[in-house]
Amino acid sequence: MKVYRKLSEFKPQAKAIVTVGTFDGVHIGHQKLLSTINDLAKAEDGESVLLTFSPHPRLVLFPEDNDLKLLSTLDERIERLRKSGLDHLIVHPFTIDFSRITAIDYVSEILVNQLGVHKLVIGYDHHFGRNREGNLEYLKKVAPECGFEIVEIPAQEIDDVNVSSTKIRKALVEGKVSLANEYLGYEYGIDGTVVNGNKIGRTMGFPTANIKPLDKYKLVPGSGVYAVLFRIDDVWYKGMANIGTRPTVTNSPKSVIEVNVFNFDGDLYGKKVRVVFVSRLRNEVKFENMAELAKQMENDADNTEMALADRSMDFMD
Ligand SMILES: Cc1cc2nc3c(=O)[nH]c(=O)nc-3n(C[C@H](O)[C@H](O)[C@H](O)COP(=O)(O)O)c2cc1C
Ligand SMILES: Nc1ncnc2c1ncn2[C@@H]1O[C@H](COP(=O)(O)OP(=O)(O)O)[C@@H](O)[C@H]1O
Repeated sequence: MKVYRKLSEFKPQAKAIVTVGTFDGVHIGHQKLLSTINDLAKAEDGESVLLTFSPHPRLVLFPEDNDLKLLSTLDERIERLRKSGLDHLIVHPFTIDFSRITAIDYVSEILVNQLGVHKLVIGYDHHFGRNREGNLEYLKKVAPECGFEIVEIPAQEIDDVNVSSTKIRKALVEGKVSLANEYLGYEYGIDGTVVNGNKIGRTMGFPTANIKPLDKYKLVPGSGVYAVLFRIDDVWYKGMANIGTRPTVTNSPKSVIEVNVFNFDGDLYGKKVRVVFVSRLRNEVKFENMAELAKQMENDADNTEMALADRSMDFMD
């Protein structure tokens, strides 16, 4: 897959089978669309092209909306798209000026001149251009005179998959990581750095690496205890994580991500790691004392072993 950081870097060679979108998470709905353009490209001896944007349009259009958290960083999005077999990925900078392009300019300048579109594959709910004025009906009207064809993904097909980035964000916020993983078609993970905690963990027999996500826009699942996989220096381990405020030990409202890594002993401070959330075990609870918490963490360890018993980590990247 060739990656271009702006539209002008892309020079169409073969018939371009194009789709456009933000593709946050590259979930199973996105994956289906990607296989459609890849199949069409093969059948027509053309090349599949995805035009996507960074930063996420909502972060540019509604900067005061600090709540928006994303399923994928740009690097994660690129890696997921690479795995889909796409030929060309254009990550165009999304700016206010870009958002003001009129529908007609979008079609003639971007789709026709810059992308050399042969077929445009989109769903019924696709909007583009200033104030989202361009839509499927408009494209269908202008495509013949502009020399390209629209391939519409039928509403039924979209509804059958019934997945959206919004739906996955909601599942993760509610702690439903198994459901989110089903919708994503892979297991949700976060890259982060190991930072200092309160140094209580080791005294309980459960040292916990405190993880600070590398990307401030990355969505952190809702509070709770999770069975996880954990990557340190390219080696994968099993482990158990807590996300939350740790009400047993502090009154601070600050939520943290902590992982007790199984069969590992060593210094992790400052390391870049990845936590992958496989399933949720329970809610975070305020215990009477540390001994009660430690007892529960013994159970959590057993439950995690069970949850991950059949897990091979061979396929992990
Ligand atoms: C698997 C797991 C489950 C946890 N469950 C809870 C919990 O239910 N309630 C709570 O207050 N803290 C919970 N914690 C957080 C511990 O209180 C925390 O790891 C401990 O205080 C050590 O913190 P430190 O690493 O900052 O020293 C959990 C931690 C882990 C790893
Ligand atoms: N199996 C393990 N799982 C997690 N952290 C471990 C493990 N073994 C050693 N460590 C180290 O111990 C640190 C966590 O110890 P802890 O007492 O909980 O301190 P902190 O409050 O700084 O997280 C980790 O950041 C890591 O450097």
